[in-house]
This record gives sequence, structure tokens and C-alpha cells, in this order.
Amino acid sequence: MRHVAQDGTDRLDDQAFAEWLAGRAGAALTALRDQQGFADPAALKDAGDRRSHELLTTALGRWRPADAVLSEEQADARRAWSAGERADRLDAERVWIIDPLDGTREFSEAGRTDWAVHVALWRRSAGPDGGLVAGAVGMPARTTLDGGQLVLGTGCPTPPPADGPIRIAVSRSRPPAFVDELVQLLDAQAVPMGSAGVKVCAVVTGEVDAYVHAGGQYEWDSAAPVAVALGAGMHASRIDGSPLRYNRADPRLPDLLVCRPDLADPLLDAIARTGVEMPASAVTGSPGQAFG
Ligand SMILES: Nc1ncnc2c1ncn2[C@@H]1O[C@H](COP(=O)(O)O)[C@@H](OP(=O)(O)O)[C@H]1O
Ligand SMILES: [Mg+2]
Repeated sequence: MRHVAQDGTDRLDDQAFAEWLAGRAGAALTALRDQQGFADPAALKDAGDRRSHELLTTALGRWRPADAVLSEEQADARRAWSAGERADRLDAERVWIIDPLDGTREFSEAGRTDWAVHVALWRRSAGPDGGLVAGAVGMPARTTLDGGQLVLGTGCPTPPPADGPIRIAVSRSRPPAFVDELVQLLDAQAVPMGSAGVKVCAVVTGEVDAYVHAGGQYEWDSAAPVAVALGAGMHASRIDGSPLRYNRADPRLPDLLVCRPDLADPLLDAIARTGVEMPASAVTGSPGQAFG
């Protein structure tokens, strides 16, 4: 007999399910922050990573049991697999790529709202390299007009162009080495904030015009945010303009540009002019391939 969940989660489509999951994990993280407080930031970070990972993987196991999962908090998540020994996800049709707590540092600082939960679904059949087909970024410490926690999915509108200098979101703690030069070249402003998901969502809502990162990141840091950005008609690519590819044997995906489409060429040109070393592993092609 088919199991029918009382809360109806097995009837949700993948996008609605991703949003629901991000919201559930976000509520658990908010409760944890309230219970535990900020006296021991390291303990709070660990507890947050663990609780959200457990909640997400338990829910995925229950409602999407046939699917593979790539989570930052899995023991072998960072392993680069070789041909001889493969993770299950490398042969799976459907892989949930999740970051249970992005912006962990900010999560452990009182008063900060720039941390997020990332839930994305990648499908092999979505393109020649597979593609992202659903994604949600939950920002549990930020609220909607009716007081609920803010969760962005793939149905956001494209923000209109803004006047004034280009505002570029960058990491608070590990901005790309070329940011000062980039800002000078474009007469732009750097806007530091935590969490890759929060920065991409800031582009989607028009709070900033672009997010640039380089120097290190993994697939889970950008998969769900990039699904949200592509769904809103944004440009998303590596910093040399090549496509972002997910569910690779090596999960490192160290650089990223997300911006309004009209800014992609000027930003990619300016990044190249800084003389930054371009990603050797990137392949050429259309950035749109990432969203199936
Ligand atoms: N140089 C680097 N190497 C590895 N991961 C990095 C990195 N810079 C940023 N990240 C990761 O990208 C996410 C967003 O970073 P930031 O808030 O600095 O913009 C964080 O994820 P987690 O919080 O999930 O670890 C962080 O660990
Ligand atoms: Mg992360």
C-alpha cells in the first residue's frame, strides 16, 4: 500500500518539496539558536550543522528514498572520486545537493540574519552534463511581510535595472583577492555579507547587482542559490563565463559570478582585466546549461 503522508509531502512536486524542506530546517535552526544562545559559537555551529543535516537527510530518505544526496555534512562530501571507486550519486538520475547551514559563521553571531539553508535537485537527464531542476534558499532569520521565514524558490521575478554604481556582494571573511581592483575598474561598490545563498538572493531581490566569489567553494554552496538565480532570469557562471556544472566527481566549485543578465559581459570583462588566474577545469559553453 502506498504511504500517504499526513502533511501531504509525498504529493508535492520537487520544487514545492525543496521549499518546504528548506523551511523545516530553517525553523529547527531558529529554535536551536533560541535554545542554545551565543555563548559558545563553536558549539552552536556544530549543533546547527548537525541538526539541519539530520533533519534534511531524514526527510529525503522518507519522502524521496530512491534519490541520492550530496550534503556538506556527509563524511566523504569533499572527496574527489576517481574512476575506480565511485560515490552512488555519480550514477544516480536524481541527486539532492544540500548545504544544511550556509553562512555557519554568521549563524553563530547574535543579531546576524545572513545565513541560509540550501536545497537543490540535480537531474542527469536535464542536459548533456545534467542540470539543476529545483532549488530553494531558506533565510530563517529574515521574514516575509506576513511574518513567516523567507524562502526563495525558482519562481522569483527578475529585478529591474538599478541606477547608481554597481553593487557587488562579496564574502565578509574570504572575498576574492581581485575585488579591490574589480571595484576600481567598474567604479563599483563592494557589499560584504555572509552566506553564498544570502548573497545570491540579494541579487535576485535587487538589493545588490552581482555576487562574485573566487578562491574556494563547493557544489553545495552554490547549487540551490544558482537554481534560484537562473529561475529568476539571472546570469550564473564561473568567473571566466563557462557553465557551472554539478554532481561532478570532484565537488569543488571554487568561483562564481551571479548577476543581472545585462551586467554579465561588463563584469566578466572586468574580472578578466584584473589578471586573476582563470579556472583551469572550467569548460566553455552556455551558462544557461546549469538549469535544466
Ligand atoms: N575560500 C573558501 N574555501 C572554501 N569554502 C569557502 C571559501 N570561501 C567561502 N567558502 C564557503 O562558501 C560559503 C559562503 O561563504 P561566505 O559566507 O564567506 O561568503 C560558506 O559555506 P559554509 O558556511 O556552508 O561553510 C564558506 O565556507
Ligand atoms: Mg556553504
